[in-house]
Amino acid sequence: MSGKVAVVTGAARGLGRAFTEALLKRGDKVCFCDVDVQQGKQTENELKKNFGDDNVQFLPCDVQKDEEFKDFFNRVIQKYNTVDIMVNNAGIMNENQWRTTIDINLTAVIHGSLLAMNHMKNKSTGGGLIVNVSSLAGVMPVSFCPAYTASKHGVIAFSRSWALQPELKRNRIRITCLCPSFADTDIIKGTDDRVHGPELARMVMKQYGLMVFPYPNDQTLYFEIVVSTLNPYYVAFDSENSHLYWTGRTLGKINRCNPNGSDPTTIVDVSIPVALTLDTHNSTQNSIALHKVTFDGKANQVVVNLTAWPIDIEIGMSVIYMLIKLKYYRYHIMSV
Ligand SMILES: NC(=O)C1=CN([C@@H]2O[C@H](COP(=O)(O)OP(=O)(O)OC[C@H]3O[C@@H](n4cnc5c(N)ncnc54)[C@H](O)[C@@H]3O)[C@@H](O)[C@H]2O)C=CC1
Ligand SMILES: CCCCC/C=C\C=C\C(=O)C/C=C\C/C=C\CCCC(=O)O
Repeated sequence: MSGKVAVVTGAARGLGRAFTEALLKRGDKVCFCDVDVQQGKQTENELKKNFGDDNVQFLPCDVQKDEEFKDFFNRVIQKYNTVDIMVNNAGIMNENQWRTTIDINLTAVIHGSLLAMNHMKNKSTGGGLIVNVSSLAGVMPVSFCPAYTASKHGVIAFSRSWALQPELKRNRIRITCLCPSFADTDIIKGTDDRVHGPELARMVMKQYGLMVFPYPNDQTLYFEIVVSTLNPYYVAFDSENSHLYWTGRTLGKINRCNPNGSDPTTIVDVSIPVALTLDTHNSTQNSIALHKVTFDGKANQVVVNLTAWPIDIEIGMSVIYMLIKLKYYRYHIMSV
């Protein structure tokens, strides 16, 4: 996938910057935008020094503003002739500004995805990858930030729904959601007045730990890899190579096996949390059904049910605790 042209929104700092660096390291060209012009320019200068003037460019853009976003996207095409990878990353967390939260975290992600799809399906070389940054708050309710959580659920719902369109697959466009756990970036700083119940929020964050960026071996930044985290036993499926992924008892332990359960291998074993990505590429109704896979994780047996019909990946925390007590885990994940 290297040698591609990528767009990353909200990449002046934080995860967006980390994604940009990861793409640059692979040999891609990256054009990134941000509403914070000063920080954007500074980041651009730093990245140009490391990766070369021609390979990275910053353009100011507020993704909330439709025309600005469209112009930004078109300027990338003018400069590089194409866009192969679109990372819709820009996001905020502010429960007091819930409408803005929805506008940036969801509406702009929809807009960015549509801009990318329209371009990718028409370009002569065809195809592309869209990475929509959701959150673990996209797969479970989070009491201290309901609007943020709604926006992130929306990102997954939008991405999965598009992934059901045969048109997308026909045009070789892959759409992926990245669902990180708490990461050590500015979004979580000074959030006391932006969340409901900051004490609870701090407690939860302490309990789950913070991801450190850049991630030591770049595993989480390698978009093709579908992995999972937070609580153990989240399961994901990679449509590209049919691998199944599940976590161990500790955050940061990720295992992989073949679809028939053979060759279980630990691919990541670190003491820090990693991210969950949901791969929506394969969510088509007519794909094959792998009804049941059973394999042994190190700590406990994990039973994975995969069905041919797209069903919800969401599992309530209470269900997880109940299953943990029973030492028996059964998950429905999206269709294969
Ligand atoms: N840090 C965390 O714990 C987690 C973050 N995420 C998501 O990751 C994404 C990136 O967040 P972080 O890097 O953590 O936060 P951050 O606050 O460090 O970076 C967000 C960037 O987006 C930019 N931005 C905000 N509004 C914008 C707009 N209207 N137009 C253009 N750029 C805009 C900001 O200026 C900033 O540079 C967000 O979508 C966030 O919801 C998801 C899960 C966990
Ligand atoms: C003290 C303030 C903390 C505010 C956190 C700010 C930003 C968080 C961004 C995220 O996307 C958070 C990521 C994941 C949250 C998911 C799960 C929390 C678990 C909730 C629970 O167990 O009740």
